Amino acid sequence: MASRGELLYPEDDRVFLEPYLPVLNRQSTDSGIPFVTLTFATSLDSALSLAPGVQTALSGPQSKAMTHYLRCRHDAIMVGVGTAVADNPSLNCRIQGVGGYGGEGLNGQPRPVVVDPQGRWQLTSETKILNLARQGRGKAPWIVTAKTPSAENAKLLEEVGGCYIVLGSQAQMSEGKTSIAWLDILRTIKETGIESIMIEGGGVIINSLLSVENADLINSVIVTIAPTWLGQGGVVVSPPRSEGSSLPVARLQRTKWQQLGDDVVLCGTLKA
Ligand SMILES: NC(=O)C1=CN([C@@H]2O[C@H](COP(=O)(O)OP(=O)(O)OC[C@H]3O[C@@H](n4cnc5c(N)ncnc54)[C@H](OP(=O)(O)O)[C@@H]3O)[C@@H](O)[C@H]2O)C=CC1
Ligand SMILES: Nc1nc(O)c(N)c(N[C@@H]2O[C@H](COP(=O)(O)O)[C@@H](O)[C@H]2O)n1
Repeated sequence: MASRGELLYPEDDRVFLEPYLPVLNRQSTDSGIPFVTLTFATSLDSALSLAPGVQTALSGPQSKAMTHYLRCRHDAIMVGVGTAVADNPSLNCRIQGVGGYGGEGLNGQPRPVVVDPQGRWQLTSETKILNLARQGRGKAPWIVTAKTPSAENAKLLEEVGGCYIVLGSQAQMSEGKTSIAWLDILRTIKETGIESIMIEGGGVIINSLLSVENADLINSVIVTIAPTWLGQGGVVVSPPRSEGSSLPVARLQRTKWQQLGDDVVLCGTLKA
């Protein structure tokens, strides 16, 4: 029986996911980037949330536990700054037995990584990730940016053992905005010793990663589909098509579907 705040994920359901997960205890690979799992929850109209900046609960209890199990099977968990600002997320793992939830130290906790090219995320004493790190219930976050961080943010982050990863020289300017190529982000993450990463969102990040230019970087996709329509105006998963192309952008291979409560979980692979 799990105590308050701890989640359980049954052994049989873990077996179902195994072919789509990074190999347990594998030695470092020389692929240059970590194993990448793209995972998120959508409505039947492919929406992640009701509107930009609005956190929307889509996963039921079983699929939420599945997401938390995925978190303990990856070295790191990543979101874009839009999600960090909108959701003030925890980005830790609350499966019974991991560090902070009945387990030793921070065993099984993923490293939270937020990609914030322009340095938009203002950290405060209310920032959940920082508080969880202070309480020993999650690892301290890393923030990937192209800008010099404010002294205030840097102090708050360093106090809990987190850090900024500044990729200034790899940043590009386009349409007045600074962006960082995914390959550079993932290579840098791998150099820190991270062998696997799950990327949760939000919309801008997922659509960018599923585009023709970047889809090769993704190993597995695990999508929770909730039986609801959020309606127009939501943050939608719909990657851009290459100009002039009438071909689908991407298609999953080796697909498997599983019902979890009222939701369905779709697993597939993208890399050959
Ligand atoms: N249902 C689910 O599973 C999930 C739902 N969500 C929901 O999604 C919504 C947030 O999504 P969204 O607003 O799209 O924000 P995102 O979380 O996708 O963040 C987008 C921002 O990240 C920055 N960014 C970082 N790296 C890159 C890159 N390589 N290329 C482009 N941009 C990059 C940009 O910031 P800048 O503009 O400053 O350059 C961009 O605007 C929220 O409502 C949240 O609740 C989020 C995760 C999962
Ligand atoms: N799997 C899943 N289902 C939903 O319904 C969601 N809204 C999300 N959102 C993602 O989870 C983060 C919030 O969870 P924690 O506070 O970290 O436990 C949120 O930021 C999204 O990344 N995911």
